[in-house]
Amino acid sequence: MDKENQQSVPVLPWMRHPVDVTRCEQLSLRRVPFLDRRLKSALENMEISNLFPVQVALWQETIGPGNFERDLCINSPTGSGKTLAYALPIVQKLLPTSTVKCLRALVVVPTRDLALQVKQVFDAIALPLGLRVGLAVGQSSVADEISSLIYLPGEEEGVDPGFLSPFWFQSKVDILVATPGRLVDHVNLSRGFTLKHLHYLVVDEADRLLREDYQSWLPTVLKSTQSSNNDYGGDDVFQLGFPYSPWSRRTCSGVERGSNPHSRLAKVVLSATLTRDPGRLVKLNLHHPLFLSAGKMRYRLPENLESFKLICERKVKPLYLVALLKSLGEEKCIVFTRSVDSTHRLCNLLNCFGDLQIDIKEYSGRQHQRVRSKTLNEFRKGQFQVLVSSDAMTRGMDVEGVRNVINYDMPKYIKTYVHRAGRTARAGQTGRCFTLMSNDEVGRFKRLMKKAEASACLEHTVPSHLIEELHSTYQSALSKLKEIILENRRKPKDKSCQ
Ligand SMILES: Nc1ncnc2c1ncn2[C@@H]1O[C@H](COP(=O)(O)OP(=O)(O)OP(=O)(O)O)[C@@H](O)[C@H]1O
Repeated sequence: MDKENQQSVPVLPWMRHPVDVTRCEQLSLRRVPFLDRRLKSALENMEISNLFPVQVALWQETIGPGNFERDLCINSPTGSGKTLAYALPIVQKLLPTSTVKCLRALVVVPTRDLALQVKQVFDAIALPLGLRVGLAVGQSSVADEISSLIYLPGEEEGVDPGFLSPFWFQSKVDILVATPGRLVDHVNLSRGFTLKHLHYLVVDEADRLLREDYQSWLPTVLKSTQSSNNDYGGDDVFQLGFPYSPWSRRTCSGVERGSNPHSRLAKVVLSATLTRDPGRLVKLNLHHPLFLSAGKMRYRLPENLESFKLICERKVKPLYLVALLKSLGEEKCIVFTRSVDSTHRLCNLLNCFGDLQIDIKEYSGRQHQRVRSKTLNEFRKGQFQVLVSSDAMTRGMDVEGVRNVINYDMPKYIKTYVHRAGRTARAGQTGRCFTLMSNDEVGRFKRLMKKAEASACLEHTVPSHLIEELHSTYQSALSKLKEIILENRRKPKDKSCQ
């Protein structure tokens, strides 16, 4: 249980008076001071003409007068543009040093699909400027992945890198987007993988990444960014008889091997529901942190989000969901349930509704990663309309055209509501979030919504005749589902975990 939801946690002094991001206006690109012209044209190619408030605020603290002198903690609503907010200044800062490939910026996110999404944003603004972006998410083996991140000298000649001091390994990327588990694998196992040139560390979806269930990725990363020079295997280099001091940063051709370890690792920590828990934040070892927040309350819903409650009895909830889906027409929709198993059951049930005529797919941790990524790509392309999902999988997910979110199961915490509803009404677009609940849940929902800075929650009603008309279809859907379950029990266990 997230203890912040249980009790009021004392707030750290530097969090008591945040910079209010909502006081920043959108800014036209041509008025952004010091914006590199190549970066400006990369943004224009992405059809971006203004920076959003959180992007303007971060630009001021990193490229403008702030000049990354303080570590930054940002609490800004879902869909407010946090990814570009950190990607832009980091790319701009790396430009002058892009001649020598060294891993200088690391972005850590909780899920593989989110990492793929963040890498695409970096690719769009960094590749045209000659910077290289890598991915470490476990899509392939550690060995295969490392070869995409590090140039192993002599790899073409078949020289066994095991004989070489890590001193000779050259990074292929300037920026790395990683999930915590695979990142720790590389730090611990991959020869030549080093974080000692790191200048920037971004922790995106920080409240999730700072929870216990991500083990020790953070101390491992912080320790390896501060490791001493002799990690270059100074002795090895002498043993190899090369006339290079282990503290030299120049290769025989005189090319500098990345600047000396940055005097300070600049950190950017972000979330739409940033934790205030001192016990978690202290692990980041922040330097003179500055807190930027949108508005006064911790939880702020997107301005153009409309929230609705739909009250119905539990036993006929599937019928209300079907009636609601039918009323939403062709619009893309994400339906959230409380667990992986209920996601699977609900998706199967909906696909047994004969006359629903809506393509529906499941997206949850129960599926293999490649199935999830394929499903997400199909959803992005509009190849089907409704995604039934569990909570963990959609943090930060940015899918264009999602106009509706439906909470089939009411979220337990406001934080969960914020991240679910935040899949719609992004980047200033409109969106709607419907929450199905029984009469005895209305009070709890009201208390939950009071914790967020948001517009009122309206009641959505479904005409009773529509529900009556669905009863027979519902019964046949249930019998069809029972047949499928019995059929699956008779089949040998499918390892692909579809
Ligand atoms: N300056 C901009 N102008 C227009 N669109 C933008 C701009 N910045 C970001 N966007 C778009 O806004 C959408 C949301 O951006 P992003 O995913 O970074 O939001 P976020 O704040 O990280 O959301 P979440 O908290 O859910 O992760 C994306 O589709 C992105 O392309």
